[in-house]
Amino acid sequence: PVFVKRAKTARDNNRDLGLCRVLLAELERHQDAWPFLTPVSQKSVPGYRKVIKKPMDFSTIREKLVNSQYQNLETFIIDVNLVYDNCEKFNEDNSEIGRAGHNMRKFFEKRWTELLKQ
Ligand SMILES: Cc1ncccc1N[C@@H](C)c1ccc2c(c1)OCCCO2
Repeated sequence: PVFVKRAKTARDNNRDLGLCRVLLAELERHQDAWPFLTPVSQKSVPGYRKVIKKPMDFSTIREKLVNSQYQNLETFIIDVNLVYDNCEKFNEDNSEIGRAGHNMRKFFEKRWTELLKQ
């Protein structure tokens, strides 16, 4: 039978937040995470802020998670994907940071689909 959409419960949101914590911890300790651990500083990368309108990095995502700024898994995934989209915009695919971005995106896609299938 077609499953009637049920209202999202607080339990659903708590489950989502647990998934965000697990996923972010795995991203932070991935060996290719190094370009994404802290905000890109204008000093170390001149022109970055001119090109990238919505900077995002794993420490900022951590901060938002700790301050309950993610209502659900979706808003969390949007920020994680922003890290990778910014990376693709600014870096050549065939560069250290560009490759790290592609590797991290692939890893993230794999992990959250595995965790959601459970
Ligand atoms: C994600 C990203 N995209 C574009 C540029 C940089 C970054 N990441 C920052 C953290 C970074 C990574 C490597 C760096 C760097 C800064 O300092 C300048 C000297 C070379 O080493």
